Amino acid sequence: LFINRVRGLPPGPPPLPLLGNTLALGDPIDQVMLRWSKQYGPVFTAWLPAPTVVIADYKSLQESVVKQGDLFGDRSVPSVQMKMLVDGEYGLVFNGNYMWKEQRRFALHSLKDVGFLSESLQESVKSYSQHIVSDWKKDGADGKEIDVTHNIMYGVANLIWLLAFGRTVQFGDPKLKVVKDEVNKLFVAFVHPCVPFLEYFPYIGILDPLFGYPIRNMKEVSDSCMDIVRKELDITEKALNYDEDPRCYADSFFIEMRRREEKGEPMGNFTRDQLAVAALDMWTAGFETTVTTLRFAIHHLMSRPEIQRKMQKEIDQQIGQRQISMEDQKALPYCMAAILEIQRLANIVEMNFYRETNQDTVIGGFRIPAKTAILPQFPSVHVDPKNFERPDYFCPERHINDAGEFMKDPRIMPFSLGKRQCLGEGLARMELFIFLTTFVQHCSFSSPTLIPPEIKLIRGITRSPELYTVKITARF
Ligand code: HEM
Repeated sequence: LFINRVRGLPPGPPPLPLLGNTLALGDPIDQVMLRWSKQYGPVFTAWLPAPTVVIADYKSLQESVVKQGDLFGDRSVPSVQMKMLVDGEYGLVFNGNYMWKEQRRFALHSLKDVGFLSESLQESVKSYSQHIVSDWKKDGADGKEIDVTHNIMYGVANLIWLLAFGRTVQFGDPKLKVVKDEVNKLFVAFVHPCVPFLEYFPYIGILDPLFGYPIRNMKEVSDSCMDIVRKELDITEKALNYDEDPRCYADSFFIEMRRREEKGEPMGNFTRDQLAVAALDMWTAGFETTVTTLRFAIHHLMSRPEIQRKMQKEIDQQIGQRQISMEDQKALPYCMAAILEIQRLANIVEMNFYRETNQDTVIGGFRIPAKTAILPQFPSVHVDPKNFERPDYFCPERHINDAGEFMKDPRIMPFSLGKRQCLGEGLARMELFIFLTTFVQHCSFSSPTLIPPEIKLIRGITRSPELYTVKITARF
């Protein structure tokens, strides 16, 4: 039956018994997948360890995941892991498919109701950007080398905290540092080589001690993150006035729970467990990704001062010293190009999340049955020399046309594509633009050593730069 199921799937690298191709998934995964796509075609089968159809070029991604969006909108949910970690398929990322639609719609609506992408959210982003640069001007005075992570972290964290829990946390509050460390550990724990096997061979748990307890570690870190989130939700609930407008996503969720209870409607997925995992998803998906992209950005700018100077020149000419806002995007084509290029180069999600077909279909001429795991591997498109000449070269100019205008490139899709495209894309774009332009408007970043240090990467669900320091010079 198994052989019948995989017969007809596209060809791919030969798998080892049980291990499939997982041993070949060394780093960087975006490059490994690109190599396979050159060898076996843009749509190929990789065993990770179960057979997964990988789509690794722009045209095939458009034809499948975008044009047949509904068919590719389901998530291949790691049910065993979800049961073990959070007692079921809850949340926004690994939510089972029927519930996901309702939950995603609810999340988008309720976030909009509480000001997602509104003028007031933009004001908060601006105010955190100012807070960060003024701290840096103090911390980095007298040429002191500093680690930029902490201040960026407080700014980004507060924006999500505000949307999810309806309040902010003081810059420097140790609680956020604890949360960040736990989320980092969770991201790294998830990509331990043993973890994918748990889904197909749940008894691998017995061998946990042999591998240094990766599964126990993952459970402990997940429990600790869930504890933090549940405590925050308790605080939000205590302060909630059901007669007033919701202040945040959690408020909207509690109000909807009460409404259903009072009307005697089925609660469906409107439970505390769902709320806790959804808040954790929002937190993990929205925090680590944005902080990591900004940290990559500063490293790239420190390594290429001429690009930084061009951004500064453009800002000086078009904006001066006033606060930058989203409306300034058109006036800053070079900055827009630099940000797009940073996202392409950073490629922080080097292996995308799995989807699953919900009907039989055809991709790239291959018949793909319903319930096949699909990997829309957009990160490999970003590093393909067929799309970008010298793909590892940081070159904002490739996104500027002869008239000096910024050109969007649809092949750069750091927020993924199709129905499962990132839910927080609007906020992330706002943060990246306002934070980064404000950073270079106020500060110059330079390397503490003559030759800027190479980026060393920590690999997890996202890849992030190891700790590095930078010298900051205030521009005014
Ligand atoms: C630079 C920042 C960010 C990047 C690069 C990023 C990237 C991604 C990617 C690649 C996915 C997977 C899509 C797929 O399955 O194909 C995703 C999903 C998601 N992201 Fe983001 N993201 C960022 C920021 C955010 C923010 C700020 C939030 C929340 C406020 C957020 C919330 C989510 C959620 C909830 C999902 C799951 C969507 C679903 O399955 O329906 N992300 N993101």
